[in-house]
Amino acid sequence: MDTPPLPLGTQPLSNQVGGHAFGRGKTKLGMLEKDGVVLKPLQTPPRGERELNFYKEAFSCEQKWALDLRPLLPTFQGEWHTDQHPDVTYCALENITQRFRFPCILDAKVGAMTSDPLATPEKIRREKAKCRWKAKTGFSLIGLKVFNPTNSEWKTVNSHYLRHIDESEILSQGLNIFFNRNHANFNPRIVEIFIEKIKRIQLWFEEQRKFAFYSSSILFVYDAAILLNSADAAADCSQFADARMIDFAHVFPSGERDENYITGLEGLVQYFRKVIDL
Ligand SMILES: O=P(O)(O)O[C@@H]1[C@@H](OP(=O)(O)O)[C@H](OP(=O)(O)O)[C@H](O)[C@H](OP(=O)(O)O)[C@H]1OP(=O)(O)O
Ligand SMILES: Nc1ncnc2c1ncn2[C@@H]1O[C@H](COP(=O)(O)OP(=O)(O)O)[C@@H](O)[C@H]1O
Repeated sequence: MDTPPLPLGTQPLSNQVGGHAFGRGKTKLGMLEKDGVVLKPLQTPPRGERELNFYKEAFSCEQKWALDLRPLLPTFQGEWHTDQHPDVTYCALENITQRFRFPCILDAKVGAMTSDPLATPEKIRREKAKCRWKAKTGFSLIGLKVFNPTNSEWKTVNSHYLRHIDESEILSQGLNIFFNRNHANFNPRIVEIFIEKIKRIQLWFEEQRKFAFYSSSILFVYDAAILLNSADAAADCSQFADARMIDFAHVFPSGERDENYITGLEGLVQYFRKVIDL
């Protein structure tokens, strides 16, 4: 399939670290941005509709589960369409990286089980083969982008590299790079803020019995500006970090505690603590 034209006023999402990218993959459709808003094209049925309906319900329902969930997600800004490919629907989402000067981004997929209950045996096999250690840790690393304050260079690490690292390299090849752990101004408070965010997500999961989440991620973002300036480092660090749940193409109705997701959250907290305790 040829790459479709870029809709007027849009560009491929500049700070994308994982997932379907514009111009690549089977459909060539991928994440776009327009005026600071992320545009996520609906994936092939039924995944795309599933994600759109999840956002619609989460942002319209007035029950407690939805009111509590909303702050943990990017704000859903409705559907978006373009005349240039009228058959494609996009979810318009708040861009979590937008407000940061040097956004360092980590996409961590939560849960050892990343295939949903409708997955074919072949898809289950492919998902299991993607990352050997996720069965132990409960999470996998999909992609990261980090600003090095020493040489002002950006580094990106993609999912194909991260899925081949060994469990013993999760810190050295993944988390320590993301957090600039070896930089003189490394700021443990950023890691602590992320642990607090994970705990808030966990609280929601401890209460809800409505959904089971497969192959969903948490997007962690902090501003490397905090490593450049000691005045910033002394300031309220919470302004320099954010984390939200993303990717709901495989959210299914449930009725039970989501052990798969909760175990993944616990694994993430354990590994984030290791970054501080080194
Ligand atoms: O390998 P596949 O064929 O299962 O492709 C994956 C996609 O499945 P699909 O073919 O669209 O059903 C898959 O999409 P879903 O999460 O299954 O909707 C992901 O995009 C996956 O990337 P990653 O593991 O999250 O980095 C995709 O993996 P890569 O393309 O990164 O290998
Ligand atoms: N709301 C958002 N704000 C900023 N970046 C985002 C947002 N949602 C997704 N991204 C970026 O796009 C990537 C892919 O998003 P995702 O929803 O996981 O797509 P896919 O379903 O194709 O895997 C993420 O790794 C992240 O870099």
